[in-house]
Amino acid sequence: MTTSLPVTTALLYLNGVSVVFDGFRALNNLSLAIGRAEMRAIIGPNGAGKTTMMDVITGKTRPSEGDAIFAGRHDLTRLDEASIAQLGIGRKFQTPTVFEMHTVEDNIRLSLKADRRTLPTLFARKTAAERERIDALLERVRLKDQRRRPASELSHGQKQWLEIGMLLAQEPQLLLVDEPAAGMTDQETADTADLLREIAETRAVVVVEHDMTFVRDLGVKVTCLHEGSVLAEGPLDQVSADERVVEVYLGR
Ligand SMILES: Nc1ncnc2c1ncn2[C@@H]1O[C@H](COP(=O)(O)OP(=O)(O)OP(=O)(O)O)[C@@H](O)[C@H]1O
Repeated sequence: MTTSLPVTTALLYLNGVSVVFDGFRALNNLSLAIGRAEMRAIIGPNGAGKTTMMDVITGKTRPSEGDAIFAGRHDLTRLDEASIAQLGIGRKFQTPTVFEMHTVEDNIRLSLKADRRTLPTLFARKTAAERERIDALLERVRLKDQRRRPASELSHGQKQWLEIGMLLAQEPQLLLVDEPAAGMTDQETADTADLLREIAETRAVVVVEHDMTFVRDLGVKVTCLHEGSVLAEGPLDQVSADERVVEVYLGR
């Protein structure tokens, strides 16, 4: 935390962020603001800087210039990955990473944020509360009927939802999701859009996605990146009608 951070009411504010790899600008003066219960879809051609942007937000990559301000007071560019996760930023990579040999329910249980305020003497009550939270999370990610199955038996789409449930168990304020619809059936894709919309009622979600049908299902503001900067931003219809977006991305 410094005294010189720009003032912002956004949950996440990237301000003039640049990332340079061997002289190549993967991000070039990128600025972007995400609200507290906003879902944003990030689109753009290969190499536009989408992954690098996520890497900056999660502390995996340090920008050479710019600020990444979380909740108005934390400069993410000064924190390591563990501290950023602790602040409440969760990231879901494209490939699901669940504990295959454990049951669905145990995967969620293992991910629950420990409530340090609970005294050990309240153990029984804590267990009941824990059970309720697991039930709610399983319900949310549409896996209640699968709870006793080993995760290895789930479909690809169900594994993605399980991992989303595991991230939600950590109660993130901001969830970053990388191409969740890749490899999903049409039904799973539509269900995933519903799921993310529900999640974004209470927290911010940033989704990187190439599948335009899925982006349309999300029905949220879209940011198109190109050469490390924002090329266009707004409703999908407006962004997809933008000649520059058609030229570099949609028309290909
Ligand atoms: N560690 C690195 N070293 C050098 N160049 C890198 C590194 N990471 C990314 N780049 C380059 O930075 C640019 C942006 O890459 P990035 O992965 O952020 O794009 P992207 O929009 O996520 O693309 P895709 O849609 O293909 O995932 C690319 O040209 C990439 O080759």
